[in-house]
Amino acid sequence: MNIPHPRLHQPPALSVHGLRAGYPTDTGRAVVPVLHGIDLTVEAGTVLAVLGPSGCGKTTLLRAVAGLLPAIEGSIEIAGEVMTDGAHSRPPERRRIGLVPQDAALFPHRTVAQNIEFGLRSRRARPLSVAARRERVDAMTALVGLSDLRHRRPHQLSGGQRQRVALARALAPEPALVLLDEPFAALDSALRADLRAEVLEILASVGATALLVTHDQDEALSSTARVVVLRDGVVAQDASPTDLYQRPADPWVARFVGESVVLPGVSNGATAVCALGAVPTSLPAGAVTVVLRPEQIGLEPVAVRTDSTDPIVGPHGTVTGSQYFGHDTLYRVRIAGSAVTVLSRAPGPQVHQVGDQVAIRRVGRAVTFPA
Ligand SMILES: Nc1ncnc2c1ncn2[C@@H]1O[C@H](COP(=O)(O)OP(=O)(O)OP(=O)(O)O)[C@@H](O)[C@H]1O
Repeated sequence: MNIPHPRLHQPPALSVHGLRAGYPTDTGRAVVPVLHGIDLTVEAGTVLAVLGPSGCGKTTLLRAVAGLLPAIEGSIEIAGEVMTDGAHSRPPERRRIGLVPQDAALFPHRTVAQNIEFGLRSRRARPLSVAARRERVDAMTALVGLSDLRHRRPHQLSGGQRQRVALARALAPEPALVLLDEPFAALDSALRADLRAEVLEILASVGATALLVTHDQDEALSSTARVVVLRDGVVAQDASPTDLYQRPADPWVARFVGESVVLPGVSNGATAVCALGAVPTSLPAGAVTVVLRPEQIGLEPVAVRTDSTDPIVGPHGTVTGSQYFGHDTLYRVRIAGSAVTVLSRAPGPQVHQVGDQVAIRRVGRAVTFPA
């Protein structure tokens, strides 16, 4: 007998369809759309990253989901209940949403415990007794590892600790959805990576559902099982981190998500010829764009013999720059006989010097797009 998994019968924690939203003009007579028909879903108990460059509409999306900005068109459902459907809009306090903003936004005159408790006071559905509230605050301070600091005020905390209080405050009323708006952006990079891992573990440990907004590609790729890439208020791609990186929807996504080598090419219907030679393609004959990742470009030293006039066989070039990152080295190589420069990433320390002649070896499949 098949026993159905309970999650299979659960509606998505968030489902957004055809969402258009924007801001009034200065005269207030019209609304300038920023989101142009967004579709996305977040399954219960998962975290979805929304990744996009500055100004693409990430915060606008969060504000619309939270009910802080009216929709021009489209629908928003949270846990199967309609929040916005064009005709109606449920107010923010009745959406069961927890918000973790970039700057924590804690009350400066309240302690850690009082800040967390504040989230519980505003809950409408099931008012809690004083004892139950205290118990919940204790559980939340323990969850984020701040039990010892519960009597401190925000100015007595580090940036990372303040963000953990904000997370505890958001989780305290058991929201249907947590919205994280660039929650690690103000922290330095080492702390950011640690806190990110910790926050994701906390969210998973309580089975929370979350939308994580970020403009940081590494953060999006490393944090969640699914990423929605926004570009100019439109979903450019909705995919797993692996698909996003290995099978970007278009050259723009390829350039935006990780470093890329983007070359013009010409397809004959089976192979596309570019500055790095011929790559397989299924695109019809004509102009194409060939995309590779720097780690797909291998370099080998070429011994240049001054007494030889034999041409070097295969793609080759000259190293024009290198950056050492500890775990790997990124080279810039100008391809011989062209003005094209490609990036090559190799593990370990620098082995090629600026000015070296190198043979270029392609590893793995290139992705091709119509030009
Ligand atoms: N209150 C506002 N009134 C008018 N336009 C606004 C308002 N807030 C944002 N915008 C505009 O909406 C667009 C999207 O802004 P939004 O803040 O959603 O982008 P974002 O992707 O979150 O950017 P960032 O990563 O820089 O925070 C931008 O062009 C911005 O100028």
